[in-house]
Amino acid sequence: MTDEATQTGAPFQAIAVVGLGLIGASLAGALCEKMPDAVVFGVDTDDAACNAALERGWVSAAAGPDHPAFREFIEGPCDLVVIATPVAAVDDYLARLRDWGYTGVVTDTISTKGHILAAAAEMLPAPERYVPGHPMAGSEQSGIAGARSDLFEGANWILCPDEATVPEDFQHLHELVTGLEARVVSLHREEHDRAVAIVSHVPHMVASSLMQLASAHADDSRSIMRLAAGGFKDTTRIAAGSPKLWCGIAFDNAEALRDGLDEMAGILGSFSEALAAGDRETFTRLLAEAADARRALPAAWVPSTEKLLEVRIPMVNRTGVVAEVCTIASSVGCNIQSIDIDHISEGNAVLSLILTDEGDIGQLSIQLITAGFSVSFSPLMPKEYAHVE
Ligand SMILES: NC(=O)C1=CN([C@@H]2O[C@H](COP(=O)(O)OP(=O)(O)OC[C@H]3O[C@@H](n4cnc5c(N)ncnc54)[C@H](O)[C@@H]3O)[C@@H](O)[C@H]2O)C=CC1
Ligand SMILES: O=C(O)C(=O)Cc1ccc(O)cc1
Repeated sequence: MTDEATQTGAPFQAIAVVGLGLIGASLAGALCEKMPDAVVFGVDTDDAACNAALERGWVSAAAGPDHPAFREFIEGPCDLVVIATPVAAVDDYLARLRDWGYTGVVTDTISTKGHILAAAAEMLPAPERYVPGHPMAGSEQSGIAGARSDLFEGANWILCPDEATVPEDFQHLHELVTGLEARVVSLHREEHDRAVAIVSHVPHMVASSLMQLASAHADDSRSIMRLAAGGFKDTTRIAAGSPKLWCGIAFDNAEALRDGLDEMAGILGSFSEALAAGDRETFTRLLAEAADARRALPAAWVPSTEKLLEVRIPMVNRTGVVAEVCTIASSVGCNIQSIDIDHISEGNAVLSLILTDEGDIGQLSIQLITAGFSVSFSPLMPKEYAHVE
């Protein structure tokens, strides 16, 4: 971040959003609404997407990747690049950033990290400034036509810092995401693809399978589809997503997806076997376990402003502190509302986190202490927090 950025309070001043589809255009729209000081340059191979983003006023400029203005922006003011294209387009942009000597912060919105992690490490001139990202929000729609500036409000947004991540880069990305009214979930980058295979990629294939099943039983008049009640619609909405995009996601996460699908087939088989064996007890248990788990899904996130907790952690000569602490906090369900780094002297700083009242603070404390941190917690009144901000 530049000094100028600090002065205006915006975490980044000049942001290139590459890919102006559902996610990239929604991001541009959200930035335009919530961080109007930031200059956003949109890039898309589709002129219509560029024009639509310009017409909506969501970008200051938009162009194809070969337009000289894109290179000028990257070589000039750009301090953040967000890659929001399908995974197949990533290498081209990493190569451009390499060739143009870009050393600013890079993140992405791509659903899988299989390919981009290795490619970014190999190609980016400042690979430690790449922090993988993934908003867990979207829809079955594609392209800028489905984009909404409020898409990320209340959504979880995964960030995957590691021990090389520059603490201030993570802090600024955290500010960016929370500024869009999303919440940051920090995850080890190596765990990302397995985790999202279970909660996103397998469910997509299951929804598609349900539509395959119903379609196989539909006659020419498709009368069976008219019988579909809310449950069928609830469980199949995502099957309407772009086949091309989802094929790219599936093949970039093939191993975890195959494991998940095999496990899923086993679970379906358990229902079938219990039926064949007349085993109502097992059948009911399977249903009951699923019902309990479904009812325990967290409701929509409502930010807490009443019970805030400040955690202060000295960062003496330790790199990767921010990544480690934030990943531990997310793993025990804690929500970090904001991050501050107080520089005390050369190589000596204190990390200050403001937590909402979610998650297991006891576990957080135990895990941080076990990891060798010296931690102090203090409750913060909303008024104090307003002052801190
Ligand atoms: N659809 C969803 O709900 C979510 C998608 N994602 C991920 O975000 C990324 C974008 O997804 P969507 O916006 O849904 O896709 P989309 O299909 O709506 O948009 C992709 C955009 O990228 C553009 N594009 C394609 N190749 C390009 C290239 N070489 N250079 C520049 N632009 C190019 C297309 O013209 C289009 O405007 C994907 O990697 C996807 O996995 C992440 C979270 C949710
Ligand atoms: O539409 C929905 O409900 C989604 O779950 C969207 C989605 C699609 C792909 C992702 O990588 C993350 C989220």
